[in-house]
Amino acid sequence: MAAMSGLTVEIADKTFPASDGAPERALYRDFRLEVADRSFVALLGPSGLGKTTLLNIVAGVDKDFRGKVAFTSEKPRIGYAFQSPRLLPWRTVLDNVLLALPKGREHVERARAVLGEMGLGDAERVFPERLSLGMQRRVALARAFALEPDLLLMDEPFVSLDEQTAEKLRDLLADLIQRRPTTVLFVTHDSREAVRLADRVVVLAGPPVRIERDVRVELTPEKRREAGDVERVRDHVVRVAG
Ligand SMILES: Nc1ncnc2c1ncn2[C@@H]1O[C@H](COP(=O)(O)OP(=O)(O)OP(=O)(O)O)[C@@H](O)[C@H]1O
Repeated sequence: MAAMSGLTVEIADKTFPASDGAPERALYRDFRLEVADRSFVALLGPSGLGKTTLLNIVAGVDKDFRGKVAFTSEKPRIGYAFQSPRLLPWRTVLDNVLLALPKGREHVERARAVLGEMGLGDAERVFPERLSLGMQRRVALARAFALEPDLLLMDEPFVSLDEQTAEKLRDLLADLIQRRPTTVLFVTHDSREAVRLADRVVVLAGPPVRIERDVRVELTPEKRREAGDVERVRDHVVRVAG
């Protein structure tokens, strides 16, 4: 059976000290979030609130806080798709995906297969600078997915793309997750995107960050493609958020 990958994050205190003339920032105080195994949770909140910081804490990248992160499985594999694609310019597309994986023939095959699913089969040997931002984001998504993560952290992965490309990538993500269920923690500013993808939208406010509302999205994959249905739930998320 696949590893369980739910989690609970408790942050008693996360404060960035004053530096370079910027004042101290107390981002989190007595914050708690539980994420069920194989749920898709969107974190919605204004810019600068501390959403990236939360993902960094969950990923173990930021250990400078008081509190704890507990996973329901031992050592879950965590995939992290950052806000910018963060590809190494001197490595090909395939090598950028392989960076996340252990060495071995089967991993090369897996990386190729995921690139194929992303429509990037022909771009394997290309260097990132030759790719559009949309394609670079697909490579970053492929890198996170090739790892077959138990938990996928995504930080506004579709921001600053044109709407058509963003919509294609949302479809692709929904598709991949349907085929290989994964727990997802997805940061966004975009309430429509949150409803379109997530089965739970957690609306954050603050500082310090608190959960303003916690909204379940019970839409079928088909209804998520219908603007009217998405808009109805979104009205609720935005109303309760406002
Ligand atoms: N290393 C750091 N040192 C000091 N302050 C920081 C550091 N990292 C982030 N901050 C500050 O903490 C606050 C929260 O940052 P964070 O990136 O987590 O917010 P966010 O909600 O993800 O915002 P955005 O949506 O704009 O990315 C911001 O005011 C930011 O300037």
